[in-house]
Amino acid sequence: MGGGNHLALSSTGAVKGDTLIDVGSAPSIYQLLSSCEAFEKIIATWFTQSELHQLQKWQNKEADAFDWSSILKHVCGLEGNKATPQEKEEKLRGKIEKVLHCDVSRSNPLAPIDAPKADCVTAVVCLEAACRNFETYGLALRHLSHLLKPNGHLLLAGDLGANYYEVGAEKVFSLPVSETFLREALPGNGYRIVELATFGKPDDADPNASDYEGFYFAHAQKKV
Ligand SMILES: C[S@@+](CC[C@H](N)C(=O)[O-])C[C@H]1O[C@@H](n2cnc3c(N)ncnc32)[C@H](O)[C@@H]1O
Repeated sequence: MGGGNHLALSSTGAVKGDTLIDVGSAPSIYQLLSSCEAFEKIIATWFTQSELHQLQKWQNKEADAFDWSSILKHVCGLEGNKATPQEKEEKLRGKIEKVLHCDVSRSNPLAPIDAPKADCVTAVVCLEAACRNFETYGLALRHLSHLLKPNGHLLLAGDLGANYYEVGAEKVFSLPVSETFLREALPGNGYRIVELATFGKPDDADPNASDYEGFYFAHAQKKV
């Protein structure tokens, strides 16, 4: 997906603080590469054991861990090559304080852990995969606000209009959210929208990988 735009949200310096919780992280780390410049501590999360296992392989530098080097190089370039890809990767490893189980369908998604309230919660292509209908997407937004301080930042990124995406030979469910839905769901579930940007599908997108229509990037703040 259009990670560069999401990265721009957290690399402008407008969103920063002590703790960031990334919901639905595993097995990926790309969505944390710019966040690790703006936050002291990151709590990454997992939903399935197999995704956790992949993330742990990367944390432990195992020989068969996924190789993120091309993404690291790309993000370092977007950030003006202030760090080498190797330095960036080590910095992120050092900033991940904990990796916790997270289920957005629970009122406290990190239960039984009651984590200190975070300055920022990110969820990248997560809520569309986790929520089977628009009502549960709204509820998940409410549940995420449990993790945030008042005025805390919520950064969301995901696909617009996608009913599925392909993982290997499998078609995986996606909730087809629209900009109109997001403009109602965020204020309706405890947030003030700071910015909501949408982008159309690139001309060179693989037509078989998903029926998505574009991307969205949302920055909202928890209402006091
Ligand atoms: C498309 S993947 C995105 C993973 C990662 N954020 C990324 O951008 O590569 C969707 C993620 O949502 C997680 N997920 C599914 N149901 C969930 C739930 N109820 N609560 C939290 N995460 C869930 C999946 O396990 C998976 O990690």
